[in-house]
Amino acid sequence: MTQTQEPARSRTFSWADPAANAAQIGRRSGIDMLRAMIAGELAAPPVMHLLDMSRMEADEGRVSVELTPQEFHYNPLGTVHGGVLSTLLDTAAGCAVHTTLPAGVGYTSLDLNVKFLRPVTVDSGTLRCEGTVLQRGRRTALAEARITDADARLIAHATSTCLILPLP
Ligand SMILES: CC(C)(COP(=O)(O)OP(=O)(O)OC[C@H]1O[C@@H](n2cnc3c(N)ncnc32)[C@H](O)[C@@H]1OP(=O)(O)O)[C@@H](O)C(=O)NCCC(=O)NCCSC(=O)Cc1ccccc1
Repeated sequence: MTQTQEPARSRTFSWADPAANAAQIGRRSGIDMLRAMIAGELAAPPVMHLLDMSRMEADEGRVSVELTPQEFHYNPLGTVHGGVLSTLLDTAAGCAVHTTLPAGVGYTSLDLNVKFLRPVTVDSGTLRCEGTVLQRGRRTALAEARITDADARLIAHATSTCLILPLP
């Protein structure tokens, strides 16, 4: 996009080769893999750096992740873009499903039904997104995720169905 105003703000970030993690998918259980990422034994996926998500926690059937709203998350309306919030929700819901999967079993989200309940700005403080598995079947799992702001107000809610896949 063309820059029309000065001075421009800038941001630099780096990430690790995602192929290393992709090779681990299916070799370890979901919770082992997420905990290895949290411990820094495996690199966090690039999207975590792109959006500056942090402080992931993972337990069986539950994952939380945080994001501190910053200007680079903004849409033209001067609030955090709904896609950024949706990415947080998709991450927490999908990873919550992943914690329930043994080695050799993968997943992908099939849908994400999002409700944006309050606008988010840099004044909202650190957002916490918690994903929880509501039901796990043989082929699909239903999860929900909630984003709350620094005052524990509900910001957004999502439900997501994930497909459970055998991995080679
Ligand atoms: C306004 C409404 C949709 C409906 O609210 P209601 O059902 O009537 O409920 P209620 O009246 O209880 O208000 C609740 C809270 O809502 C806020 N608030 C309400 N009125 C105003 C107002 N006039 N102005 C400002 N804020 C207002 C206020 O904080 C209030 O809290 P309070 O209790 O006062 O502290 C609300 O759910 C909302 O803002 N959701 C988030 C939407 C969102 O952020 N979407 C994603 C970003 S869009 C995007 O990225 C797409 C895009 C991309 C690219 C380019 C362009 C676009």
